[in-house]
Amino acid sequence: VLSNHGKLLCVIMKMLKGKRVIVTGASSGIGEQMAYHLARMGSHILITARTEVKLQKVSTQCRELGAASIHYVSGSMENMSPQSCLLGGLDMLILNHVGSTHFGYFKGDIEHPRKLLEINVLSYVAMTVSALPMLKESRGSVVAVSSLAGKVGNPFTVPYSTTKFALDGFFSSLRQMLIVENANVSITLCVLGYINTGKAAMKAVSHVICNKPAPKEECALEIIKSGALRQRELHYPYISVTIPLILRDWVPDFLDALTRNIMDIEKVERT
Ligand SMILES: NC(=O)C1=CN([C@@H]2O[C@H](COP(=O)(O)OP(=O)(O)OC[C@H]3O[C@@H](n4cnc5c(N)ncnc54)[C@H](OP(=O)(O)O)[C@@H]3O)[C@@H](O)[C@H]2O)C=CC1
Ligand SMILES: CC(C)CCC[C@@H](C)[C@H]1CC[C@H]2[C@@H]3C(=O)C=C4C[C@@H](O)CC[C@]4(C)[C@H]3CC[C@]12C
Repeated sequence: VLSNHGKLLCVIMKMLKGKRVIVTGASSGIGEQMAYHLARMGSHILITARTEVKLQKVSTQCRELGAASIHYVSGSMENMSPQSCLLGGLDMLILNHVGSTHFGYFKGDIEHPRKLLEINVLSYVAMTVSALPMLKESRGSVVAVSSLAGKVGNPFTVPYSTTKFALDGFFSSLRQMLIVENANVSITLCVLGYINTGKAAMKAVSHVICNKPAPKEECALEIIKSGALRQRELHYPYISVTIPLILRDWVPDFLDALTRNIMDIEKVERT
C-alpha cells in the first residue's frame, strides 16, 4: 500500500514518461540530479553545460537509469544559440545553470555582474523565447531555478542576487503575458534555500552559515514535481524559504537583521 506521498510520485512519474525535457547546467550539482530523476521516469532528455567530459558521464548514467533518449550540447550559455539545443518538440524547459560567483564583499568590479547577467539572466530569456513556440504547441512548462538570495537581500551575494531578482521580474511578467495571450504554458520559479551540492563555493559558505544544507537529490525531485504540477513557485526547503518570504513582506527590516545575524560576518574575508 502506498502513502499519499508515494501515490503523488507515481502520478508525476507517469506524467513525465516519454516527455521531452531540457535541463541546463546538468553536468553537476542539482541539474545532474534532475537528469537522473528524469532518466528513471523514462523521459527524453537533453542536457547542457560547458564541460563535455562531465556531460558524457552524466549521459551514460542516464542511459543506464532508463532514459527514453539522452543527448547533450556542450558550450557556454553566454554564446550558445538556443536553436542548437532544440529537439523536434519540447514539453519542459528547466533553466538551472549559473555562472560562478564568490560569497563575499562586492568591491565594485562591474565586469562580474555584467558577465553574470549574461549567463544567469539573458541566456534564460533567450532560451525561453526560442522554446516558447514549441511549448505553446505542447502546452508545456518553463521551470527557472532561483534562490532565496533572489527574493531577499544578502550582504555577500550582491552580483548573484542582482541576477536572481531579475529572473523574478522576467518570469513573473511573462506568466502574466502568457495568460493574457491565452497560451497554456506554465511558469515555475524555484526559490531554493541552502543546498548541499558538495561544491567548493558551497563549502566555503558553511563556515559563515551554521544552517545545515538540504540534500540535492530531494531538491532536484521537488523541482521536477513543481514543474509537472504547474506550480507558480517552489519553496524548498519549504519552511526555511516560506517563513523568510512572509517576514519579507510584513517586517522587512526584521528579516534583514535576521539574515545578517544567522551569519558569522567576521569569518567573511574583507580583502
Ligand atoms: N547550491 C545552493 O546552495 C543553491 C543553488 N541554487 C541554484 O540552483 C541552481 C543549480 O546550482 P548548483 O547545482 O549549486 O550549481 P553547480 O555549480 O553545481 O552547477 C552549475 C551548472 O551550470 C553549468 N555552468 C556554469 N557556468 C556555465 C556557463 N557559462 N554556461 C553554461 N553552463 C554553465 C555548470 O557546468 P560547467 O561548469 O561544465 O559549464 C554546472 O553544470 C542554480 O540556478 C543556483 O543558483 C539556489 C539556491 C542555493
Ligand atoms: C533569510 C535568511 C534567514 C536565510 C538566508 C539564506 C542564505 C544565507 C542562502 C540562501 C541562498 C544561498 C546561496 C545561493 O543561492 C547559491 C550560492 C551559489 C553557490 O555556488 C555558493 C553558495 C551560494 C552563494 C548560497 C549561499 C547561502 C545563501 C545565500
